[in-house]
Amino acid sequence: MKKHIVLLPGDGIGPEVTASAQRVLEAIAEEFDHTFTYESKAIGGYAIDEYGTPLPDDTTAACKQADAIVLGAVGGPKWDQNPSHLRPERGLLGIRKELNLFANLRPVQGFDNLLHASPLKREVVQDSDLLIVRELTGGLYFGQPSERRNDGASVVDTLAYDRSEIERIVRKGFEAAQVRKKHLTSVDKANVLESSKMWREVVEEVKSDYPDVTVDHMLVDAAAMRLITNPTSFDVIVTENMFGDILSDEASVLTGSLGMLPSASMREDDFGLYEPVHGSAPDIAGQGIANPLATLLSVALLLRHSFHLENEAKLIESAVADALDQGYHTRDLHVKGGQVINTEQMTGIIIDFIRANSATTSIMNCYA
Ligand SMILES: NC(=O)c1ccc[n+]([C@@H]2O[C@H](COP(=O)([O-])OP(=O)(O)OC[C@H]3O[C@@H](n4cnc5c(N)ncnc54)[C@H](O)[C@@H]3O)[C@@H](O)[C@H]2O)c1
Ligand SMILES: CC(C)[C@H](C(=O)O)[C@@H](O)C(=O)O
Ligand SMILES: [Mg+2]
Repeated sequence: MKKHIVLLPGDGIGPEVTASAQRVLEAIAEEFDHTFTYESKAIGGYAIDEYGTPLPDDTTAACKQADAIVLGAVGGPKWDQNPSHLRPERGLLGIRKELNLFANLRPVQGFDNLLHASPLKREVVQDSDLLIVRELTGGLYFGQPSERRNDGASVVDTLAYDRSEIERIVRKGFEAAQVRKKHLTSVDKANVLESSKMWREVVEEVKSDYPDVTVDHMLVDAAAMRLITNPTSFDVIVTENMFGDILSDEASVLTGSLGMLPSASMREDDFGLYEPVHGSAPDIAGQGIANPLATLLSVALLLRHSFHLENEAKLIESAVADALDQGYHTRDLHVKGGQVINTEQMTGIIIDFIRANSATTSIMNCYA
């Protein structure tokens, strides 16, 4: 298979985890005889410094031509005081909107060897396996007006949705539930927000198209509590842009680290931008110690959802499980015993497991 991948390393640990993603993609291509080509483009703070804008036209154009995109992270203290249009985060919001990537899938799955890495009790965290389907191109992040007023004496942000924007993400939630445990929790703030009332109405309207899925509605504050007290009561959560942002960072606690959560930002076809849930981690950037697993698990999502390479995706996921089972972990994971390794070493170990497991699979296929 021949595919072209655009890499958007960005800022902070972004370039470190994107380099890890490319090494793993190269290993996969070699093992399976695929031809993946790569092109690295500027986004975020790096793009502001080099080109005076967080999203150069050339980056958008390259992304439109790509078969898939891998993004590291954007942002950092260097640009924190910049005016809104020169914030690194604008680049990320811009590319999501330009490419119409309205469905952000954030799977949250615990790994056996990380049960003790979570500050939560083992019996709470055990068997956590949920998916947050976050609306990504609307809501509070994009509504207009969004501005300072009256010489800075007041300010406004706007939470706006068209019914059709709600319907398409809610349907994604139902579809995801259909191929999982067939339960959908729609999370909103319908006791206060008009947008959430419409959100609930839409869920109620479309649910008859998915008779095999059970649905409930939950207010976001209660959902935040339930997520860390009874996570196994969730299967798929579908929610508004900002609620999904906050709930997904919270849900990372179930896995032991924010460095473990992958994500896929999709539109209606199979095209996607794949990015870890975490940010640019300025506190550890440049030290080579970032956990690359969120990004590598995002690469697995890329292979599965955009390239339909299920075996290759599974190989990465089992390599991650194997590495953790053998006690290898980066510094962010508070695991007793085992061995603390850096980003490059973790990448190497994942590649070793991919190669070893792929050889075993080929031998088994020979005898099948
Ligand atoms: N998708 C993105 O590009 C994205 C996402 C979130 C935040 N940000 C931006 O990143 C910057 C920093 O934000 P923040 O500090 O609030 O959040 P962050 O996610 O960057 O970091 C939060 C904490 O988690 C740790 N962490 C995150 N990823 C890690 C990894 N892979 N390995 C080890 N530890 C990891 C960090 O060291 C830090 O202590 C801000 O500018 C923010 O806007 C970008
Ligand atoms: C950097 C920021 C704009 C972004 C978001 O809120 O979408 C990030 O927190 C994320 O979760 O991808
Ligand atoms: Mg976030």
